[in-house]
Amino acid sequence: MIAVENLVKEFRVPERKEGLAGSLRTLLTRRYHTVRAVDGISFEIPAGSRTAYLGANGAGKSTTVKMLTGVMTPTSGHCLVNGLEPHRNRRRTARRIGVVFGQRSQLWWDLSVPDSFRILRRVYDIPDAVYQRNLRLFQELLDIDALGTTAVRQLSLGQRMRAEIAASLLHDPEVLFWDEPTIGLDMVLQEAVRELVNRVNRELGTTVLLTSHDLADITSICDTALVVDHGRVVYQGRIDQLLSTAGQRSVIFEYRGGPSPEAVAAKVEHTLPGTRVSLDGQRVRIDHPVGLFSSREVLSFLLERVDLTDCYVPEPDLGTVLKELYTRSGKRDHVPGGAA
Ligand SMILES: Nc1ncnc2c1ncn2[C@@H]1O[C@H](COP(=O)(O)OP(=O)(O)OP(=O)(O)O)[C@@H](O)[C@H]1O
Repeated sequence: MIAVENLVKEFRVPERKEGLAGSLRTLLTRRYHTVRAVDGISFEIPAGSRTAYLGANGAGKSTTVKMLTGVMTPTSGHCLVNGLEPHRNRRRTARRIGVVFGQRSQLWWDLSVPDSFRILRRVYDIPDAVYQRNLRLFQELLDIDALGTTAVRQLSLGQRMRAEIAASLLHDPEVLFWDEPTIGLDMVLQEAVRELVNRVNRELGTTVLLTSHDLADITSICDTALVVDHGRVVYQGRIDQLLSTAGQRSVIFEYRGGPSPEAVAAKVEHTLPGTRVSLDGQRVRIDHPVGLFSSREVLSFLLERVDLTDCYVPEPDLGTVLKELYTRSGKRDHVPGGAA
């Protein structure tokens, strides 16, 4: 389990002035201001769960993960990962977590992947049965043997990511912290990585905290979301509940005979003010704010006026809902179901 209470991280950043003279003045005066990257967040993540840690650029995700993995010391507050305070127990924490994190590598750049794995096996004291079982799994899903004996520094981004992902799982960690794990991977490997993490979660009960901007990663790996904005938690809960907070829904339909699509569009926008209609040949899409009209109202309006041949109401998409959430939290509004 991961437990975070009132966690704060501040950075002291030198104030910079523009231009050459400004740069000189920056060096001479050395004035600082404080950036509060993580602003008193609290949350709990149960063991064995799959949580997406989401937020716009600069929201404070990486800083939180750095504290949770022991790389960074909090300014104040507490975090516990399976009962350990990571920055005070870096070695013990490292044995129990698996990390894939941006530019940081857990591999030895001058060695091949198999040699790096052999060292990690010793570092983590991995039993032979576990090591062999995991190598078989990595071969099955990541085709890890194909990386051969090439030095890590000579691998492509996608090849290195395959090795990083495997390395993070080699010692059967209890908690996985993965930051953008499918970056640089082709579609087949992206799918394989998603299957891998889901299998490990199901079979070993591994807790997953995924930081990603990739909506397909998020929805195929995680069922829970923790959303931060300006260093504060603005939503924690199930992803399907988050989707149900969508402020905008759509109805897409086709029809036969009757008025032209342009005439239908004009009629809809006139009679249901606040809706937006877009046309794609004979296919018409109505976007409507849920606060004004329900999908049912839009549908009954259509049934009375056109001869529908096809019609569906798509699921709200996570990208749009997150955008709405960031906008709302920027205005410090209440988020339904949110923890703010
Ligand atoms: N070492 C540092 N020194 C000063 N400011 C920092 C440092 N690290 C992060 N910040 C600032 O803290 C804030 C949060 O950064 P963080 O990297 O945690 O965001 P993020 O949510 O991971 O963003 P992204 O999605 O772009 O990776 C940003 O304003 C960033 O500029």
